[in-house]
Amino acid sequence: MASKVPSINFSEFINGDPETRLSVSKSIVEAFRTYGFVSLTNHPVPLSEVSEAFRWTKCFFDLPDDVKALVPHPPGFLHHRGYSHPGREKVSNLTRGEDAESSLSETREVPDIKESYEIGSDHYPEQPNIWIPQDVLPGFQEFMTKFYWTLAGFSDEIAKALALGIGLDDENYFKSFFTGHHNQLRLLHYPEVDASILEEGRGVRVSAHRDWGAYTLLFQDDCGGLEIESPTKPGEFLKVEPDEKACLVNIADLMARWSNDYLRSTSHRVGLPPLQDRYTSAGGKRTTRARYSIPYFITTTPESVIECLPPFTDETHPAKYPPIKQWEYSKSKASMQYS
Ligand SMILES: O=C(O)CCC(=O)C(=O)O
Ligand SMILES: [Fe+2]
Repeated sequence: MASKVPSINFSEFINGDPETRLSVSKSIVEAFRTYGFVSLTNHPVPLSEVSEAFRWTKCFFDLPDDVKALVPHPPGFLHHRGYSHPGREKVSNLTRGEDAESSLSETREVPDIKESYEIGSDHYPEQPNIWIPQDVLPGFQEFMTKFYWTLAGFSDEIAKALALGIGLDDENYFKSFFTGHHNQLRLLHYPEVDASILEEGRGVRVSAHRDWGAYTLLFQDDCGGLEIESPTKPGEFLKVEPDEKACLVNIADLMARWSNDYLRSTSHRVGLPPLQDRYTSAGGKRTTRARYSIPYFITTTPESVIECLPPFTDETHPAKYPPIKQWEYSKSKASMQYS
């Protein structure tokens, strides 16, 4: 079933008068309350820069395996940077403990058929970047650094819309929590794969999970395959049509905790592309199209305490979650994904 994630013209927020900004902010928050996702059009990231990011992403993943192996994601989960080959990350483990039906051994057996490259701020010494050498891909590091900060600027605007939309007087309420240095830019490539592997559930592109930062920006190519959990029928997933001119934004766990679950951290996954686009059939072999996407995870400073925000709690609405430091929450989640 296809979903219509609400689409909102973000330029009306950027350029609008105070009344318009408030009304756009409220619509965004309403989408986050209902779907956990919103599609923002006319956002401030130049579309040429998004296309260039996809071009570089493809160049990176086109490198031979032994070259990508020069920048491996370190073992363990504490240092989340660099290249992960297909099967390295186990997103399916994130649902362990939430889904009594599926045992850990079962979930571990279904590999994510994707490769990824993680980039952060160059000013976050605890998580140094693992850059591909400049002579291997001249211009890559420079472009990705610029893109990282373009997205940080966009995400600051979204934080203002969130503050206004949830009824805080100060649109800069979140400013001190988000310095930009703790975000993460992820390049993703889902290679062509024998169609029967996905059809028969022997592998997935990304299994169902919730993001564990505050909120996420997601740029996707035109392949399709993203699915989000239905707001009305838990366990049922709705396909999201890709729109290369828009940026999808979704609420992640920390923002859900902050808002006492008023804003939804919605489970999502990546499955088969739509039927008409599903197969390339070189030599009679049925393979799915390759897919590229670029999520950007926005997270607070590690020491930020995430504690139920004033608009969401009073005597009759107790806070559901105890206060937690960002790094404590992230560590518990990362340990599942990269165990
Ligand atoms: O590739 C996508 O569209 C989604 C990726 C995703 O959900 C993630 O990396 O957390
Ligand atoms: Fe995700």
